[in-house]
Amino acid sequence: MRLAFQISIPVTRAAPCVPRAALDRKQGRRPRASVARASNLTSSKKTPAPLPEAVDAVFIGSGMGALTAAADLASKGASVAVLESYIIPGGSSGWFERKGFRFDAGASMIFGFGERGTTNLLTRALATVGKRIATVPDAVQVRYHLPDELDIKVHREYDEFLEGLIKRFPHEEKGIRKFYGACWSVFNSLNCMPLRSLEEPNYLLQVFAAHPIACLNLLRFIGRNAGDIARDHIKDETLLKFIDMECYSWSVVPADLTPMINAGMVFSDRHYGGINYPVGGVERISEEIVAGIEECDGCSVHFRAKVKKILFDGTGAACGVKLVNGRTVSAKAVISNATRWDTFGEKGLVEAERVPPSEERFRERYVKSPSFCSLHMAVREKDLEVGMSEKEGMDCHHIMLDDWDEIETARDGKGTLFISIPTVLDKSLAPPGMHIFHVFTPSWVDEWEGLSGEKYRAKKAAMLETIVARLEKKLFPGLQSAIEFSEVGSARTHRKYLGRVDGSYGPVAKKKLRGLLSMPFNRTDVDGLYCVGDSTFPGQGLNATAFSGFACAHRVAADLGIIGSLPGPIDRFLTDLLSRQRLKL
Ligand SMILES: NC(=O)c1ccc[n+]([C@@H]2O[C@H](COP(=O)([O-])OP(=O)(O)OC[C@H]3O[C@@H](n4cnc5c(N)ncnc54)[C@H](O)[C@@H]3O)[C@@H](O)[C@H]2O)c1
Ligand SMILES: CC(C)=CCC/C(C)=C/C=C/C(C)=C/C=C/C(C)=C/C=C/C=C(C)/C=C/C=C(C)/C=C/C=C(\C)CCC=C(C)C
Repeated sequence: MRLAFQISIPVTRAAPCVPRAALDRKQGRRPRASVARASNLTSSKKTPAPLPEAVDAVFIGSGMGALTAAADLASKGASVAVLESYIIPGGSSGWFERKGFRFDAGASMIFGFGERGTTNLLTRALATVGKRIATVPDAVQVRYHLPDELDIKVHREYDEFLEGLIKRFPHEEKGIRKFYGACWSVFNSLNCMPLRSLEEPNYLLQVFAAHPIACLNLLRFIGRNAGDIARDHIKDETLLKFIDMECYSWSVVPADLTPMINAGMVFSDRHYGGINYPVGGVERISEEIVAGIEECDGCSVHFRAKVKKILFDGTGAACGVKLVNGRTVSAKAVISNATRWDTFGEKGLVEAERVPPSEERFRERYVKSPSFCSLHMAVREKDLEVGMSEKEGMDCHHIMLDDWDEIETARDGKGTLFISIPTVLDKSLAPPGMHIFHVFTPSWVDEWEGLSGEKYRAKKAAMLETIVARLEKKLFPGLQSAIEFSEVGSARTHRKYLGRVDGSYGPVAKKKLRGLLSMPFNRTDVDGLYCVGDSTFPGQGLNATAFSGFACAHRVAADLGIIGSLPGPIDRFLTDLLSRQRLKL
């Protein structure tokens, strides 16, 4: 079938794909080995598939958004080609290895791996292509070390978490229960319905008919932010600052700017599906999805395949892509997993004269969040003066802040520190007796621009010194002398290796918006061109981008006639009506 795609244009669709591994299992054969584990950073595929000339859907990038959408489309029988500029898949959920230590490049606190309900979007993304990976449950999502001696553990058990918080703020017991109760109300409404494209009217009608109360409840919250709901119930200013930090720790904006739908997902799923670390590292998720996609006929994933521009036909519709090496792939749907700025911005994938006015509205509402400065450290356990096992009370994830005023603004390693020590949960990531520390703090690309090589290295060394001193003083006595080796990644490093504009973590609201209402869905105003990933509804996060992937695949499948939808003109009328209403918001 793969051969057929090289010679037959226009593309004919394959029968709905049963991934070969699943078929092998069904027929009692041993499944083919999935993507070989890369022991160093070489492309994870042994014999790269030839670049197809034409497919149903071509993806620019292989972040979690693109991989989920590609897997879902592949499982529906579409032919897909995923083009990734880097040498491994996963984007922000990628990794690198040094001297036998395996470091997460970005994502490390993983939501969406539950077994129940419909919000377990990473479990589902893998399952679309017949895959599943082992995970280790984390007993504590995060331990906060905050000003005002606020030391709070977010236990996997909801009641245990509430008990700790109420003990610290007994006068706010009612408010605490109401705020987190509202989060559960959002989550329960989402978790009972199939999660698909909100810009596909047929699905919307069906979901409203099947779950009217849940949909009305979501409509109640979709235009609101977590800070508004918190202030409805809570008066204590320190507790409100804690809730700001609860939001900031994943949305990088305070509660006032954090959509309530997203807060509902995060603050409930951590106690429902829980936080679970993939055995062998976060990259296992993308490795397995890639393996699953490639087991589907007519589907392939390509590395070192940087897209230079999007191609258009005579009607102005997107019809393919051109790579930096000059090769082209034509497609009925072009799907960009690059950020909105990398897709539509200056020097973006779409030439300036084709950028639709709606993109201007996006830029009026959203700005690039800062990037991070990341410290990756290999640490000797014996030299630390603190127990490092779960039994000794060590947690995998910590957040540390010394001064409330520095939550968002502090530079040079003085602000919020995010700490992830995955070897607390999975010892296979480092040699015996050793730990991996990934510590990161918000950082802006402008701080790192225009420096000579020497000054750049000196700035990295200064960051390391400041952050290690803070950690040693407050959390990990002995850390300085326990470091075997370290590597610092700046905002420039993130820009280079993650292919993200300014190394940004993602779009954040420029000013207070009405919740998620103005976040764009997957269609763009250019025919045939879609976006997926954190520049689309509902924003940042691996499981959030997995949602955008499922939604995108659903809309594309309806547009390509792979799944049923309302008759064309009605579908178009209703979708346009919805997007026009949203644009006014
Ligand atoms: N849970 C956590 O701890 C955590 C931490 C960090 C990031 N994240 C989140 O992970 C999410 C990432 O998902 P995403 O789907 O939006 O994308 P992504 O940024 O992870 O992936 C995009 C991919 O597209 C590739 N790419 C960009 N331009 C290209 C081009 N021109 N040609 C070919 N390839 C190109 C990049 O190399 C990258 O691999 C973000 O929301 C981020 O906030 C989570
Ligand atoms: C039509 C209309 C508009 C409407 C109607 C109604 C309805 C039906 C609605 C519906 C809706 C929906 C479906 C929605 C959905 C949503 C979702 C899914 C969401 C999700 C979300 C998620 C999220 C946000 C997540 C996130 C996460 C993150 C970001 C994470 C991060 C983390 C980090 C950074 C960590 C760090 C720390 C340390 C290391 C310590």
